[in-house]
Amino acid sequence: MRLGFGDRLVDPCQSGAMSRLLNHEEIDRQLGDLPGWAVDGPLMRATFEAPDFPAAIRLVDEVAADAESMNHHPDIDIRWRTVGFVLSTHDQGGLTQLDVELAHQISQAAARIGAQARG
Ligand SMILES: C[C@H](O)[C@H](O)[C@H]1CNC2=NC(N)=NC(=O)C2=N1
Repeated sequence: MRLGFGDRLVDPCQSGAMSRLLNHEEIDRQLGDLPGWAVDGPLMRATFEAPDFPAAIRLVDEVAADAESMNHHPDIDIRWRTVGFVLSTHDQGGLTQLDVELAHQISQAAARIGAQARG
């Protein structure tokens, strides 16, 4: 599995590029492309409102597939049609490019399902 990373394709299994800690400037710069996401210390958080509960579960199911293919997994909180995601690279104790890429995957899945980012 290969991930686009700028103009290079890297395989996170072979390159440490995706799993090194990002500095504040790198995070802030990329957050501009991720409306609804916020940094909270070593975490990135976003909450989405789905049209209904089945759509919320579809969102979780799509994210689960993306997370499994990346081998990078979010913390997920489901309350009726509100789904909260918290991202961090546990192995590094902070934010890496894997968290940024997963955030993009989550936001794209939410858009497909009609779930709006809150806040
Ligand atoms: C052994 C396995 O590859 C690791 O535990 C993976 C699994 N999923 C993960 N998910 C997240 N969010 N952080 C990790 O460090 C991580 N590590």
